[in-house]
Amino acid sequence: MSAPKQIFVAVVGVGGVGKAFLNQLDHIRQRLSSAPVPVALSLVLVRRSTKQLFSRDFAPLDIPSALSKLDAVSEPQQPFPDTLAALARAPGRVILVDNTSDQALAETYPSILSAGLSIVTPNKKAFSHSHALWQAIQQAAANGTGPATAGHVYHESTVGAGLPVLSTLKELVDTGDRVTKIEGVFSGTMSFLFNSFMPVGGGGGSFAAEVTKAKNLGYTEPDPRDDLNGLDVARKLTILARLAGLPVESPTSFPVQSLIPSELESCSSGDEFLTRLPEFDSRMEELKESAAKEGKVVRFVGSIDVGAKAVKVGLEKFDASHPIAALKGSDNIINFYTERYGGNPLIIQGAGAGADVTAMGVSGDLLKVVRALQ
Ligand SMILES: NC(=O)C1=CN([C@@H]2O[C@H](COP(=O)(O)OP(=O)(O)OC[C@H]3O[C@@H](n4cnc5c(N)ncnc54)[C@H](OP(=O)(O)O)[C@@H]3O)[C@@H](O)[C@H]2O)C=CC1
Ligand SMILES: N[C@@H](CC=O)C(=O)O
Ligand code: NA
Repeated sequence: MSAPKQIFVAVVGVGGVGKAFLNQLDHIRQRLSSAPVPVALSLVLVRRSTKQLFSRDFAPLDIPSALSKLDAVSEPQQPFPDTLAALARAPGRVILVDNTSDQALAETYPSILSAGLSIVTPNKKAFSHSHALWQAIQQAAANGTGPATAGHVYHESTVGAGLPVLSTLKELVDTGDRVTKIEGVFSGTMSFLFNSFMPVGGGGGSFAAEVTKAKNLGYTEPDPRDDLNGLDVARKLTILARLAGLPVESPTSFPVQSLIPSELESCSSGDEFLTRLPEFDSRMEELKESAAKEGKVVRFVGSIDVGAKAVKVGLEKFDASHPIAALKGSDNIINFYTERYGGNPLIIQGAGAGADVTAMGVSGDLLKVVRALQ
């Protein structure tokens, strides 16, 4: 019997999603080691913003104890390009798992893929940046139009966390369906905020308190202003629009409604913003009361009209009986209108944020790359 194929895993970002991913990786590693065609999956890097634990000889790191060993690292942070260069010399294929929201790292994806490393990530920054970067990633990746020696790239959790949103859209398009419209609730944070601040039937907590709760539940972006300014949803719609065939230039090239009070736009940190947000609760209460007078609730939604080439993000009012008004917790709902599905959209609904469900999308992508490399 030949030795199992060696695949090395390098994890950057060990916050909420990164930690949950490491737990799932341990499970995947065990299953793959005893699969009919076994694969030896070895964790060789865990890296956070200030330090890294790197197995330079590519001996596998013990996954359950990797984070405590990372905590104990005392040597100064290594520049990431040096670590990447060492990873490119691994004695087997490498999968880089980017669990950060780092823009600079995202912009290096084309060169990482060209060096033969695969990427799986919930980080939206690369795929929603300029259309030129989007094209460069597609051109570099082996599962785009790049050479077979290049890395593969998957990013399911960039939209709807672990919900199978991107894989569904890709299958619709790849099988010849024509997507005409995509609409729904695309933010776990915004869903949670409005479902709990403005529930159907009245009541609800203060808006600012719900924002802090969403952060503590791990739903928000590392800086919650990225959710409240609408840009997180705009990034997701940019990714979906591009996959549906619209060459959207950037998340700021269409109308996006921000919920950041203008007085707080100059806050120097997310913490300062959260401390001052309660000063503006009365404005959100006014919004709630005016919708209630019409028997409606307000929700934060987005839509892509492919034919009209129109993308928009913002608040809309809904009747209590509307499926969007009835969402619970951090649920997303994504409606795909296509020629094949006619007037009744294909609907995907479920938790759209949270560490475990997001990590599941990343882990599923890792398995796709493993299959491609086998
Ligand atoms: N949370 C969710 O529900 C969802 C999250 N996502 C995406 O997942 C990603 C991670 O989110 P989440 O885990 O919640 O965020 P966290 O803030 O909890 O974790 C981010 C991690 O990235 C690390 N990091 C940041 N910059 C760098 C860098 N330059 N080099 C190395 N490490 C870095 C941080 O390091 P340190 O520990 O030192 O601070 C931290 O470990 C984001 O892109 C987010 O948009 C997508 C879908 C849902
Ligand atoms: N902050 C995002 C996390 C997932 O992308 C959200 O709330 O949806
Ligand atoms: Na998804």
